[in-house]
Amino acid sequence: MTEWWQDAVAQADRLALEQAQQRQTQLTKPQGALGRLEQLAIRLAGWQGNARPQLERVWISVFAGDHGVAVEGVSTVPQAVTGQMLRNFANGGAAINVMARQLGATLDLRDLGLAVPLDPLPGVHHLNLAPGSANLLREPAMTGALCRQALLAGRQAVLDAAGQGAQLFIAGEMGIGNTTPACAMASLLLDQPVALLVGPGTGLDAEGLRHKTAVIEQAVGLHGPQCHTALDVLERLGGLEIAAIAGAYLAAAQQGIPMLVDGYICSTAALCATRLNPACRDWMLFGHRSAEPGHAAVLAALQAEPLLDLGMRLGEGTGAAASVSLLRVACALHSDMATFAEAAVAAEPAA
Ligand SMILES: O=C(O)c1ccc[n+]([C@@H]2O[C@H](COP(=O)([O-])O)[C@@H](O)[C@H]2O)c1
Ligand SMILES: Cc1cc2nc[nH]c2cc1C
Repeated sequence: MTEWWQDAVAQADRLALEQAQQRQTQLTKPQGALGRLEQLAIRLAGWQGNARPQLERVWISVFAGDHGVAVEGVSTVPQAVTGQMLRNFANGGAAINVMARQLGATLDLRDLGLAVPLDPLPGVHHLNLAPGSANLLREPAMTGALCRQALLAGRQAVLDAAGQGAQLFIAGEMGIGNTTPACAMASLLLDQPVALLVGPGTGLDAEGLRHKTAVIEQAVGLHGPQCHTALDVLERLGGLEIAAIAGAYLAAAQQGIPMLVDGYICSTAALCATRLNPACRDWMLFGHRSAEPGHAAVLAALQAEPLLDLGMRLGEGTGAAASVSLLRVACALHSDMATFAEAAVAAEPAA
């Protein structure tokens, strides 16, 4: 059976890519002097089919979900904070709200399922697929059917973004405990020991980290033998918002919308998405390297060089949002700088 996420992804526009490459050679600077900003503009040109790309319409979907494994004491923060932060997002008070406002970005909020459902919040899509994922230390985090619903919920967010003409898709997440499933998934997908990929998340101390490591090792031992595909890993060791983000990344590539990936949890969803359909990698940029230590290994496996390394570890899409201004400056330089001919500057190096 073929699955929707195996359908072909969009193709970058070769002509626009070549024209943008050509234009870069004509701008009044030594070749390559703007470093990675040059390549970013060229890639955006190919993605947009426009040799002079611009980035006005940025779309941020924050996916929230609870995690049954939170009862094992793997986070510093009570599970109720997932819903409390969702309310904060709806009220405009969280870090991602501030960043979205500053960027002029659309902020879209999707509640995949909380342990205790909230009364409806204004502007939030309450999908309530389940009362959070199940405790992955005891049983699979999701059934196959629930995982597919969550993947589709992510796809729907991208279809909504596409309908609004989004030029860049950012996924953010909110889910107390979600560095635990992210670490478990990364361990199986990368075939690397939990101890190399685990981290303090919201801020565990050394003792807390030892306990979290033992929980994840036990969960990987329980489910690992049943995991034959990336979909198995997602179902058994993922979570609702992680599956939605993987689905969103797959759909964004199919829709031809470039995406800017956030931190540890989002990058693990991106890794899973690339295992489900490797071609989706062609539409990904990586906003930052999170302070969560395992992020580096996930990025390395994706051959991803993130744009920023600011020691951030918040989630919500904030690390990706922080790097949007770099994409915008790349576009502005590429489109607005004078060429050698326009400025009457000698292009060739002196003999
Ligand atoms: O994005 C990251 O790299 C990141 C790193 C550490 C923590 N977080 C956020 O913190 C929460 C998960 O941390 P924890 O300790 O509860 O597993 C979740 O809501 C994430 O958005 C996010
Ligand atoms: C306050 C708070 C905000 C967050 N945003 C993403 N994860 C979070 C975790 C906490 C604890």
